[in-house]
Amino acid sequence: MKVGFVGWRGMVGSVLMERMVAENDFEGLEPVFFTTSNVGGAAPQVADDLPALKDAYAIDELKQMDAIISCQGGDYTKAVFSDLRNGGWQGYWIDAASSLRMADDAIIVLDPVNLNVIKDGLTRGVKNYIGGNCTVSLMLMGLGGLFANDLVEWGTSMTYQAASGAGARNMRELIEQMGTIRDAVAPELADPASAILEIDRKVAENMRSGNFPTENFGAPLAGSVLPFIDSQLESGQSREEWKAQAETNKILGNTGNPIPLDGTCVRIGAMRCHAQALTLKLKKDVPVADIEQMLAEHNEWAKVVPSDKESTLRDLTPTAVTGTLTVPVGRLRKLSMGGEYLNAFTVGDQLLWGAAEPLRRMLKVLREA
Ligand SMILES: NC(=O)C1=CN([C@@H]2O[C@H](COP(=O)(O)OP(=O)(O)OC[C@H]3O[C@@H](n4cnc5c(N)ncnc54)[C@H](OP(=O)(O)O)[C@@H]3O)[C@@H](O)[C@H]2O)C=CC1
Ligand SMILES: N[C@@H](CC(=O)OP(=O)(O)O)C(=O)O
Repeated sequence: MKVGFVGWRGMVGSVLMERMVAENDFEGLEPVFFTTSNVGGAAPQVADDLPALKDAYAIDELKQMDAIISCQGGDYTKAVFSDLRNGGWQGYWIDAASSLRMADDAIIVLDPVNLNVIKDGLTRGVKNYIGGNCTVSLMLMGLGGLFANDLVEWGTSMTYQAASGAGARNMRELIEQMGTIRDAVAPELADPASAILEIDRKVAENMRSGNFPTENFGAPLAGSVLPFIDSQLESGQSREEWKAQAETNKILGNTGNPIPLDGTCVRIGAMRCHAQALTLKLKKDVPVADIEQMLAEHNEWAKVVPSDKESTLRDLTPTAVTGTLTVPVGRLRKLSMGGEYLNAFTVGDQLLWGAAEPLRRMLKVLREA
């Protein structure tokens, strides 16, 4: 299978490369690497005798591929996809960008959750397989067992989304902001006798000052939170909040009878792990022990964390999860509203299951089909 890779150098693309090498996915593959900035340059050393980088905008070159995986971004997808299809290309398009997600002839891929939907698509001749929004994918990886058992009547989430979701430059800016805060009160911190309210005042003054680094986020994130992610919609939701119901139900094949899902998406000062607190209204009062079993059995990456403080602070945090495929779920308890109201908290690596891993696995599903 001749597979074209575009966007392999970016943050999501780099994670995809790491994972494909780790899983030996390049064996038996004929990879061709494309670039938007370095035509003729050297391809990444993931296999032997690779051709030089090809022009990512050369439709005739792209048309030679049996499949193309793009982590280049929505602007690139919009620039080449239509020309590629209109030029008669019948290959498989696998994409991290949101551009094609809700298209009728596209399937959002998360195979541990919707392999049935994916295989049905392959049978029907669907050629477009798109990675989902990271927060949606991570929620379904953690809580998929409840949806698989048709237990969710509706749900609301409060998300705690890492800087990586906004891109590499934003991750750098977060660290810059942290450093700027620290530097602004270094003398006071060095003096144990200094007044904490003076430190607090200076920190706030620094964060509000015109020279605090906010070029990418547009506002201070370190020491704060940003309760708005992506664009504003007529409904009053952010686009990120709209994705929860739209994409979850498309992934599950529920678009005809959607499960209501809504909430508030918040950017926080974590690097690359998204967390989210959920309130789920269940269709019946299921014992927590049974819920824990359903979640643990649904997929090998969901890990139930006991609800005690020690386990939670050790295993249910971005620091514990970052760089791993584990999707812990914890704080599982019934709320005071009643036995059908479930509290849950889950964390996942936004660049792995939130972006690159579903794409990598979709290529594997394709090769095995
Ligand atoms: N960020 C995230 O967590 C998630 C992102 N996505 C989607 O995935 C797509 C890619 O996102 P992301 O990986 O963040 O994009 P990046 O900006 O990290 O990379 C995209 C492209 O930018 C070019 N580029 C320019 N300068 C650099 C540089 N210094 N280092 C690396 N690449 C550079 C590269 O193209 P070239 O090699 O051709 O020059 C690269 O492929 C987007 O559509 C995004 O919406 C989806 C889910 C999560
Ligand atoms: N929007 C997510 C990242 C992501 O998944 O983006 P998209 O849905 O456009 O692929 C964030 O900012 O954390």
